[in-house]
Amino acid sequence: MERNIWGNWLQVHTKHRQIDKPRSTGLTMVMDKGLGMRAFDDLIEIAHPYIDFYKLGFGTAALTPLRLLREKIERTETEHIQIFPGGTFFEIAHHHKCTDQYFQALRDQGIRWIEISEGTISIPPREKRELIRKAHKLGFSVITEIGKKESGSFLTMEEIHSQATLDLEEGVQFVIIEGRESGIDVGIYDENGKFDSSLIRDLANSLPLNRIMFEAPLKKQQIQYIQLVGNEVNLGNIAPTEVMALEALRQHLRSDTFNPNMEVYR
Ligand SMILES: O=C(O)[C@H](CS(=O)(=O)O)OP(=O)(O)O
Repeated sequence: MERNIWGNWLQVHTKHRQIDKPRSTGLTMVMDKGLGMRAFDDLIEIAHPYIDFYKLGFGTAALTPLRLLREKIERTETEHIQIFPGGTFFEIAHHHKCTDQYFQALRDQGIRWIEISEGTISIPPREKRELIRKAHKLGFSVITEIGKKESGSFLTMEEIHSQATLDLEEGVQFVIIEGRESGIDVGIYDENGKFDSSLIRDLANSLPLNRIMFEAPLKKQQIQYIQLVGNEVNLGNIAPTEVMALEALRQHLRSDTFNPNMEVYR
């Protein structure tokens, strides 16, 4: 990509952002709720350098015409974007006692990442551990999620810390903190979509934040995370239309994160 047409000052300005993929930090996960091929192509054309994970929201993979699904899988692979279905789809398969078929279907389609969540159902800890192990054995990279989907179900620091520690010890690649599509009244967010900065500071002291991904669909949340953690924070459930805007925040190319007094700009 021709990034320096604007001059060296811009490279200095954005030098702390790792652009080349695969990235190990500053990951962006998009949630696709059923984009058609043209919208998907548009998104990939302009934003592929800034997308690391591509979630096919909830069970929409089952509703997508196979030809289109395959094109999304192929194209994301070409662009070094990891595609996976939303955790709800896994939970539905689990509810029907069909996780083996679910694993197999993902493998058949060439999907290599899987989300194991308990947003709507509960899975006994031992069984969850076995599912993670089975998924790893089948060659999947595993993302787990912490948090319930029900409104008003808040996560405490202790819950996040103990669950994330267990999952990471089990070898999962990433742990997602629930935020849903709304970012409101769920996970660590209150009814206004706000969260307590001290919780993130505490987490940063006790967990490897490069293995944690915060679902943060709202702009104000994305800004707060970037200000607290830096542009290397991993953020998920980003709407396709917001990927470029989030990247502008990460690269301090938007007023909200452009602070002329910060060291990074001198
Ligand atoms: O895609 C899913 O299954 C859900 C989407 S939402 O939380 O219902 O908005 O997210 P996930 O984090 O994968 O459970």
